[in-house]
Amino acid sequence: MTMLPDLTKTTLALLDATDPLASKRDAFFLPDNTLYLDGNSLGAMPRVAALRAHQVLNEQWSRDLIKSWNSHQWIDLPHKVGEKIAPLLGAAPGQVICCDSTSVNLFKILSCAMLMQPGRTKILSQAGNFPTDLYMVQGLASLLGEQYCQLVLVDDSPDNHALEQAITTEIAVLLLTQVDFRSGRLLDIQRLTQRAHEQGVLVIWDLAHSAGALPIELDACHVDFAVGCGYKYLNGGPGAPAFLYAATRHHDRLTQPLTGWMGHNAPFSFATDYQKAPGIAQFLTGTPAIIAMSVLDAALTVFDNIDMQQVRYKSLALSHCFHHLVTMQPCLADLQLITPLQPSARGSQLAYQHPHAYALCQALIQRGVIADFRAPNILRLGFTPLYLRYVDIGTAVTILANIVSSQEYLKPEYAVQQKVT
Ligand SMILES: Cc1ncc(COP(=O)(O)O)c(C=O)c1O
Ligand SMILES: Nc1c(O)cccc1C(=O)C[C@H](N)C(=O)O
Repeated sequence: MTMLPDLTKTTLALLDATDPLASKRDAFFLPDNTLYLDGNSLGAMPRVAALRAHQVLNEQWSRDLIKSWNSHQWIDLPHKVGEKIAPLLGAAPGQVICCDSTSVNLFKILSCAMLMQPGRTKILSQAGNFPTDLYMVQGLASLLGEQYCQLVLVDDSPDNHALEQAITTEIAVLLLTQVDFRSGRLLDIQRLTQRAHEQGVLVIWDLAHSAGALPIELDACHVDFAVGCGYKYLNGGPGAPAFLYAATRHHDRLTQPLTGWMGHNAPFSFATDYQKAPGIAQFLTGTPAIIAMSVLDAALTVFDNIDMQQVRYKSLALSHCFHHLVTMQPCLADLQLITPLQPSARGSQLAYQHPHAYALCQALIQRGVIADFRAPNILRLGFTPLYLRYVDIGTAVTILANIVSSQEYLKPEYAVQQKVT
């Protein structure tokens, strides 16, 4: 990407005027006087989500009660939503299902993958991976016993190639998050999956910070399994159900551990013995959360006719503009970027280290710029191309510069720790 020489307000407004995604912003409810740079944690609310919630409550559940499972096809929703997510993941039909949380889906997949690798006991992951991924492995290890399952962690700094070197025939499963939740570093799915397969290792990708943010090609990269969140770039709302991808070639061999009735071959036969459903349905466990899943279903319509290459282009351009403007402000020199700048190595966020990152974040929020903080010292900013404008980037950096140059962030109230950061 070429460096824009002069990012004046006029230039940014011009970028908005020629932005092919600009009209998508109207699809979202965005509060006044708020610049939302936290869609990587919780996506903004698509207007259609509110309409669907109203419809499910007031036209379906209230009026049609239990008949709705058939008349409003509630029973098919996990498949329907899975198929809506599939194109965003580069997945052919029949391989993605919407259910449970990312953590729970990880447990199911980790367990399946370990059972497919008799004689191998190690699950390899990044030392800095999102904790729930590591905790789920630790939970599985305590269930199976250390002799059957161990978590191996590597520090995967960009230049040390430790991750690639650690993928050997000793490893059963490689569990990686495509975009690091702290640094925003992007891993190469194609290269790492290929390396893993050469060593007989199965691969699970956590797409929490990439699904809906950048083009993904799970089938083309021969990925085995993947999971991800419905509430970040897919805008499904707080605690939205997650998704799970399992490549068709594995379906017949899988034995998932949470054998609930919804994953049974014939749930309404109420048989005593479990018999898994064929295909991706085997990953269902209990009754789907219909209200939340309906909201996610509606939210996904925002992606209708969207070109993910355009989303990626704008995401990189927004973050590029942000960082460029930061570097133009001498007062922001203490912000140290920890996100790799090359487009091929970053996702849709920027992360800066600063000794007062927490207070800076609180001061930004107070001024209507919603960012977040990740301990111990990271200010994290997410760039969501469907509802952010280029002019917003200029405004956000100006506000940040004001907060720093005036030392406003040193006010005692900004040091008060919130429960959720
Ligand atoms: C990489 C990653 N995986 C998983 C999760 C969350 O999983 P869950 O939806 O189960 O809380 C997050 C964020 O919360 C995440 O950043
Ligand atoms: N899932 C979250 C929640 O329930 C509350 C607050 C934040 C979150 C997050 O998604 C955290 C997120 N995965 C992260 O990247 O830090």
